[in-house]
Amino acid sequence: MPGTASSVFRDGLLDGQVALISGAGSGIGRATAIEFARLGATVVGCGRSTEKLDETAALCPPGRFDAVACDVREEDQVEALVDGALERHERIDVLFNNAGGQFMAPAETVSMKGWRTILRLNLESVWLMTSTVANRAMIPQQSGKIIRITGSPHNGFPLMAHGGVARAGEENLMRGLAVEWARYGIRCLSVACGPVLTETFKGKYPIDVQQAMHSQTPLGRAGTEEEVAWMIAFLASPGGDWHTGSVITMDGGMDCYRGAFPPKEYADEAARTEERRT
Ligand SMILES: CCC/C=C/C(=O)SCCNC(=O)CCNC(=O)[C@H](O)C(C)(C)COP(=O)([O-])OP(=O)([O-])OC[C@H]1O[C@@H](n2cnc3c(N)ncnc32)[C@H](O)[C@@H]1OP(=O)([O-])[O-]
Ligand SMILES: NC(=O)C1=CN([C@@H]2O[C@H](COP(=O)(O)OP(=O)(O)OC[C@H]3O[C@@H](n4cnc5c(N)ncnc54)[C@H](OP(=O)(O)O)[C@@H]3O)[C@@H](O)[C@H]2O)C=CC1
Repeated sequence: MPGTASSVFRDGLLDGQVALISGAGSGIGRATAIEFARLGATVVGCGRSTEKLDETAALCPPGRFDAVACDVREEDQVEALVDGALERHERIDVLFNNAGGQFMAPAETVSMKGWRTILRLNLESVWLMTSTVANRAMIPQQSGKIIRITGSPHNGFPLMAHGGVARAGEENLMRGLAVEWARYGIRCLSVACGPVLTETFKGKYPIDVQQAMHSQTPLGRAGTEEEVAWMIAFLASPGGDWHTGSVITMDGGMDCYRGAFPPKEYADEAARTEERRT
């Protein structure tokens, strides 16, 4: 992400906004923090490692990134994070629940501990962050946007069943809260991503699994961190004001694809049609 200005949006688009971004020390969270800071927002970025957060701060315009070490699974740490953000910045306009993840393993080998680890890191932490920010900041100020990153495709997550269950629950949570909290002016939605080429993604999954994912994507490639960051920035801007309850899927078309039909050679330049019978 070279340069100091957004390559998509106008300067000052998010002037005056305060955004809380979890997992801001790497990957999608870091790219989003940088984009928000460039657009004029003040970003409170959390994660467990202060070193990673400090690196993000160094990539943002000076004074725009407030790094706070916080484990999003721990109630006391999340409460301190939100209270501290309010003390220093007075409001929270956007919560981007980005922290999360899962491990890849055959379902029959996943223990109860492994299952609970993923549900806690994703679904439970999202509820903890969301309810704390809503009760302490967004409901009192009668406005706010809460965005959760989830996953695509939506037709089951083989080898990551626990992750798929968590993401389905998170999308449903955002839908329900979108209805309940509309009366407070709070928007809630999910951005469901297909493979995004972050360092973790590239290091975590075997190369043949990555290649299979890319080849099952109609656009033929994974997404980039910047593409996700632009979507989150758009949703935070006035352009996103009528979005609530939705699941915005960004995955190069993967969610629509059910395998090799028609066979590739039928869909290339020499496309064939059915012979007319009359
Ligand atoms: C298309 C979409 C694709 C999505 C891509 C992305 O999301 S990319 C971005 C992804 N980004 C990320 O994922 C970033 C965040 N990810 C993480 O922090 C870790 O990867 C985490 C999700 C495992 C949680 O870590 P943690 O420190 O909280 O947990 P821990 O290590 O202490 O394990 C606890 C228990 O879980 C179990 N268990 C764990 N691993 C395996 C396994 N391989 N096999 C089997 N089981 C496993 C095991 O029971 C273990 O207990 P044990 O047996 O040790 O007593
Ligand atoms: N890359 C991809 O293909 C896709 C990613 N996603 C989701 O997007 C999000 C970001 O992924 P990506 O950027 O690739 O991965 P990263 O591993 O780079 O990002 C995860 C971030 O979350 C932080 N984190 C993890 N656990 C905790 C915790 N308990 N408390 C606070 N922070 C935590 C990590 O920092 P630290 O370790 O310092 O705490 C890290 O910065 C994840 O939720 C992921 O599942 C969804 C679809 C596709």
